[in-house]
Amino acid sequence: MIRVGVNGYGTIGKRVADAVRAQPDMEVCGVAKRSPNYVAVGATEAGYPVYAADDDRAHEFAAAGIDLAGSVDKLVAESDVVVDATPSGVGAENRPLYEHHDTPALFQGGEDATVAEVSFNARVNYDEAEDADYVRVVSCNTTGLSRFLAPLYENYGIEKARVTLVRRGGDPDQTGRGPINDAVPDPISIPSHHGPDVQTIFPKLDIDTIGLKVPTTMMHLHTVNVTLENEPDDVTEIRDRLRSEDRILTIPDYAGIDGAGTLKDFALDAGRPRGDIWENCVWEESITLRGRDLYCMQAIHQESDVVPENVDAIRALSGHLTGPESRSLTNETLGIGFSRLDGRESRTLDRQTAD
Ligand SMILES: NC(=O)C1=CN([C@@H]2O[C@H](COP(=O)(O)OP(=O)(O)OC[C@H]3O[C@@H](n4cnc5c(N)ncnc54)[C@H](O)[C@@H]3O)[C@@H](O)[C@H]2O)C=CC1
Ligand SMILES: O=C(OP(=O)(O)O)[C@H](O)COP(=O)(O)O
Repeated sequence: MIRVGVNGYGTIGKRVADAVRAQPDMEVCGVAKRSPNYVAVGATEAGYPVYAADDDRAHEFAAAGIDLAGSVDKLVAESDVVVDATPSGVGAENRPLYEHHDTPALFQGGEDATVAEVSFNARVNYDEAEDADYVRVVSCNTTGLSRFLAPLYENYGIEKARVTLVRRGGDPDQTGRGPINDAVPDPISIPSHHGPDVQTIFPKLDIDTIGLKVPTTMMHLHTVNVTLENEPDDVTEIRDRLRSEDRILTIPDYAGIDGAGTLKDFALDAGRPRGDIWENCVWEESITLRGRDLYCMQAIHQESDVVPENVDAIRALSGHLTGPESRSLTNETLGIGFSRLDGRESRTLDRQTAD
């Protein structure tokens, strides 16, 4: 069993902890929290030993009736791997703690790429993490772009990718985030950080990205234009390739899923925990081919698409399964592909129309 400690138990950390617990070869040895808020109460109710991220605030947990298992130092010492899911920049500050205990660690996409030896996407470069001690799981947007671009890159070559990212303003629990009534270029400069970040996964890829933020908490939405090096036979070929990807959910037009709101409703109806959607959501109707130019729109659930990637990265670091074996086990245990809409495995919606 791989003993996993989670340092930073927020949006990403709590989801990764639950996903780790669902694995037959992993256990959660504890989670580190700074404050005894409702999320900390949830962690104790879920049965996770809670450690104090901040020794100075340990007394606050006692006052709230939460028994601490120790300090984060002890958690790191007892873990085979630590998943650091602290806010952007804090992970880099924590790295000396992991080095001190000789404990391998995963960092998240908000960290600079220099925080780790490898930037990771399970579909593209699982093997590169096998010899590493420190791995960065790239951000939600970079994960979504890497999954989408991988089959195109492998099968046709990519001359140039251009992506506009319509980014959700904040997560549902980020009450202080905006914009409230605006659409904000973010960043105003071009390219946004996403293009260079995708190049940490595909070093030779020519990609430009533009980012903006809008007043929603639900999902990010990407409009993608990829100029392929070699022309596919037809658009059906592309659609079938995307359908065959394990972490891409292709949305047929009959489903009536017309945006992030209906996607989230579908996920909740399908019984997904927290309404999570671990897969890229690609609208089949949007897949359009003009010669070598491919156009498409996809939605990315920012709170959850990196979760299976973290699970696979833990295995990659530990080195006991291959990439395909790990992905398959993660998919099976989490239920990824459980409610596909293309008629192959759907238990929630039967395909009503033929191609
Ligand atoms: N929320 C999102 O949409 C996504 C976030 N990420 C990345 O994941 C990382 C974490 O982000 P979120 O989970 O959204 O943040 P969050 O703010 O929801 O959770 C971070 C947690 O870490 C705690 N924390 C703060 N300082 C700490 C410390 N020194 N030691 C231990 N815990 C500490 C916070 O109290 C909070 O509970 C960031 O790098 C972010 O860029 C990646 C993909 C998507
Ligand atoms: O890593 C993310 O997005 P990003 O790839 O747009 O930086 C997460 O959605 C967190 O983004 P945030 O920095 O807007 O909270």
